[in-house]
Amino acid sequence: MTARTHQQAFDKANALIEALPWLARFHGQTVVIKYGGHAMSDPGLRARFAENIVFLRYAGLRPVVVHGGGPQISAHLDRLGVQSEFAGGLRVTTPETMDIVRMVLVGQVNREIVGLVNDHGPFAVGMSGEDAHLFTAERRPGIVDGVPVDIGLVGEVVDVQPGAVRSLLDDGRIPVVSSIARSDLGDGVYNINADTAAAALAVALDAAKLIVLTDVEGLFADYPDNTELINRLSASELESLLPDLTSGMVPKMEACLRAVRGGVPQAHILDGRVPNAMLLEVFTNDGIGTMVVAEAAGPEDLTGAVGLGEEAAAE
Ligand SMILES: Nc1ncnc2c1ncn2[C@@H]1O[C@H](COP(=O)(O)OP(=O)(O)O)[C@@H](O)[C@H]1O
Ligand SMILES: CC(=O)N[C@@H](CCC(=O)OP(=O)(O)O)C(=O)O
Repeated sequence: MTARTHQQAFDKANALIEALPWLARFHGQTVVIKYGGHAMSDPGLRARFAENIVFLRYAGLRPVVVHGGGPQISAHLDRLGVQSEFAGGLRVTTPETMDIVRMVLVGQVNREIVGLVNDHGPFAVGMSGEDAHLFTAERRPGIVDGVPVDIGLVGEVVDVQPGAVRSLLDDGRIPVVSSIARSDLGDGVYNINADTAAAALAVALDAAKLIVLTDVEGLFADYPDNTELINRLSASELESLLPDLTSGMVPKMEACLRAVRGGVPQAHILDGRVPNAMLLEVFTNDGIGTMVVAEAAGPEDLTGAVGLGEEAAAE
């Protein structure tokens, strides 16, 4: 072995040891991962995403994927000559648009993610949020300049029945969920923003983490003038920032707030363009991206916690 390869092997062993307390902490815990359409753009990164998910499963976590596909829906509408329109980060959804949303999310994006994960074994099972009454939603307006406007068949999740997802997890599977809900009136389906759907599911499953993968490093302060990353903020700090946020960050940060206020200990915004972003977040001491926690506290460090037992390490 040359001195260089010896050093590389040493670094790899150290990286594995650094993961040990985090493996102990998250073993058996459910983690909900929101996979955004913008994070799916590159085929190599999509394959890496699937590897990361399967790694989490082999490491003893219970990963659940909730996926978006906004750019993929817009591209399809574009090909049909339909212009996409958004209000406060939410797609204005006519009945015709709803058919396309459902077709692209359930029939195309979901299938592709399931296929990529299943290249590694019989793990992923795809489902739409309308299946087994997983998500029920009521119509919600869009907010433009503080004023509510009608945006069509867009829903807010009002009920989650996570039994089917739990059964899949108990069976060692990886559920992959599209953000569609049945209507509370029982007369059709609604388009749910995937960040919103992921947060609702994370709360219902008592998840240990919500991870939102997107195409920026995390939440920037004073975007777009300033792109300084906010590493960590409390739910109350986030609440006061929310009125100043714009476009896609609005549903994303609302989702983090909803998850943390609903009892999920940590919600993260990560850059899905970074290879192995999820592994870096879950298994390293420094983590990456923006983390939202219930209330501000010192940085979490479990170094030396192994040997105290899982409960003590999780304190
Ligand atoms: N404060 C902010 N910090 C970071 N990104 C922001 C901020 N405000 C708006 N954005 C925009 O939000 C985008 C992410 O939202 P979105 O396009 O809906 O992603 P996704 O498809 O992953 O859900 C970023 O690419 C960025 O352009
Ligand atoms: C109501 C609403 O806006 N629904 C989204 C659903 C997909 C989604 O959220 O995709 P991303 O996560 O890739 O943005 C839409 O129609 O685009």
